This record gives sequence, C-alpha cells and structure tokens, in this order.
Amino acid sequence: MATEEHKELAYYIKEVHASLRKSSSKIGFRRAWLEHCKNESILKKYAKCMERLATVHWDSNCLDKSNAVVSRIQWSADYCYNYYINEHYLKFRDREIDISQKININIDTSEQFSLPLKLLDVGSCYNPFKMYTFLDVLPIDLCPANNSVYQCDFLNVVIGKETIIESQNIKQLEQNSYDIVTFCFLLEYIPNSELRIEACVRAYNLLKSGGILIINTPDSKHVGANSKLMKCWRYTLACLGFSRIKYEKFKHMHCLVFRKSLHKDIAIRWTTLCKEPIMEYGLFIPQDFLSEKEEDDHTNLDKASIICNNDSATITEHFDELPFSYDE
Ligand SMILES: C[S@@+](CC[C@H](N)C(=O)[O-])C[C@H]1O[C@@H](n2cnc3c(N)ncnc32)[C@H](O)[C@@H]1O
Repeated sequence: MATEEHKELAYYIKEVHASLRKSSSKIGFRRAWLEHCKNESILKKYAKCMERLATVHWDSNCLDKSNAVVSRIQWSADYCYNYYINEHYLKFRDREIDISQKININIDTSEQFSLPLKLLDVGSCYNPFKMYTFLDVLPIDLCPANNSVYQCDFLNVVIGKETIIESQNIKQLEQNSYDIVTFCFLLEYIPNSELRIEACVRAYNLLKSGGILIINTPDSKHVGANSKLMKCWRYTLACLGFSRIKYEKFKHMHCLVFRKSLHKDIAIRWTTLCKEPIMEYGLFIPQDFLSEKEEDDHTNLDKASIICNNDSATITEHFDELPFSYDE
C-alpha cells in the first residue's frame, strides 16, 4: 500500500506531465515546451518531488525482498554489464555481419569501448547511476535535483565535435562518443511523439556504433494492453537505425534496449521484412490518446485516492515483476 506522501509526490509528477500535454495541444508543442522550460518554480518542485519519490519510496520498495521488486536503475546497469563486460554484444555484431553480407553492404566499423563505459543519463534528476564504478556517467537534466547533475535541455543542446561544459551547464555534447544513452522514465515527460522521436535521433547521433539506447517507460497495464504501441516504437526506432535487442515487461514498466546498428541499412531492412499493418511511425504513449476530459478525470481519480486514502491502480508504483521477457 502506497503511503500518503508517496501518492502526493506521484500525483504532482503526473500533473506536471498532463498539464504540459494539455498546453502542447492548445498552443503547439514547441511553444509549450519553451514556456515550460522557463517555469523555474515548477521545474524545481518537480525535481525535489521526483528525487524523494525515487530515493525514499521506490528504493525502499526495491530493498524489501518480499515485494520481488525490480529497480529500473539496477536492471539497466545489469544490462550494460552483460552487454559489454560479459560480451553479449558479440552475438548482435555477428548477426549484423551476416545480414550485411546478405544485403551487400560493407561494414567498416566495430564496437570500440574501454572501461569505465561512457553513459549519458538523460533526464537523470538526481544521478541514480552514480554508484556503478564500471560506468563513467554524464548525468544531465532540465532541472537538476542536486549538484552532481548538469543542467541541459536535451531537446535543444548542440551536438558537435566535443563536449563543452560551462560551470554546471552543458553547452554542447560530443557526437558518436557514448557507449550507452539512458532514457529512464524520460519519454512520458516529453509531450508528444514528434519531440520523442527527436530525442531518439539525438541519442543515435551521440552513440558510438554498436552502442545502446536503454528506455524504461512506466505502464501498469498487462503486457498485451499496449503491445501495439510497443510495436510502433520498435518500428520507428528501426527506421532511425536502431535494432531492438531486449524487451522486458514488469508489472509497472517496460524495459527496452536498442542497439545502434553498425550500418543503418541493417535496422532499416528489418522494417521492410517485418512491418505489420498496425506498425505506424510514431512514439506514442497511452496518455496521448486521452481527451482533455479523460485526462481531467484521471487527475481527479488520483486526487480522490489521496483524499480518501485508498490505493488507486494508476498511482501505485510497486514494480512487481511479471515473467515476460525475451532477447531478440
Ligand atoms: C520522471 S523523471 C525521471 C528521473 C530519473 N531518470 C529516474 O528514473 O528516477 C524525468 C526527468 O526528465 C527530465 N527531463 C525531461 N525533459 C528533459 C530534457 N529535454 N532534457 C533534460 N532532461 C529532461 C525532467 O526534468 C525529469 O527530471
């Protein structure tokens, strides 16, 4: 059972996401985004709420073994360890070499990495990856919750030949230089599909060949409920040059890993061979399809759950594991 504080923090987070989506549909997503980024008091309150929600409530759920809870951070770090240090990447590289021979393309790159692995944590908030010594983390956020995180709007930062940092602000990020980019509960903050795709294109440009984009996205419904959206994500990211190499559904989140293929045409080939009629180009989330009234009703339901002290299914975040997982 979620505590009162847990519910109130989660309510505030969701309310910020919902109001950004609403203003995007009213005034256009680019203007809504710029106005949102100027609203310092909301950004600061969000950062404090998110840090407390994650470090006090979600982390204690993960520590309680009886919950069998999976941490999104631990899951992502474990994947990085297995992919690079336990050399799981070799399996995906071999498969890509095979495909390249079938479609007559020349592969002139391979994975080039050394320890510690370079990880860009986009929307880091409070730097949850800092404890992993095999990772060299650059944590960035629109509004950092503490001094270990750099201020940066990922949707607008320049991508160029080198990283430029002035005091705690990132002015430019170095292209093709990261082993890992993480979007941990980031995409549902971004108010529409077009901006989410822009974020993924940016991740692509920042990753080295064979590097991985890890996406964790919350969803409390059963695995089939949003499977169409997940297929669209796979298709869309393949059009950008990413191959999906891992998908796992837990009770309250999807965890996905996409590899920047050694050649874009390898990922694009998948779209021509495997496209199903329901696969559309777009990174939609279930909330995108709510009418303004339905969005308000959800918000009111969450508010009622706080006032009446009962547990609403939309607000709890227990992250109990469901047995649904496969390697691609
Ligand atoms: C739901 S929080 C997730 C925080 C953390 N990754 C976690 O899993 O606990 C989303 C974070 O993304 C940040 N964010 C959203 N859009 C961003 C952007 N364009 N550039 C940088 N950070 C962004 C927000 O400020 C917020 O801290």
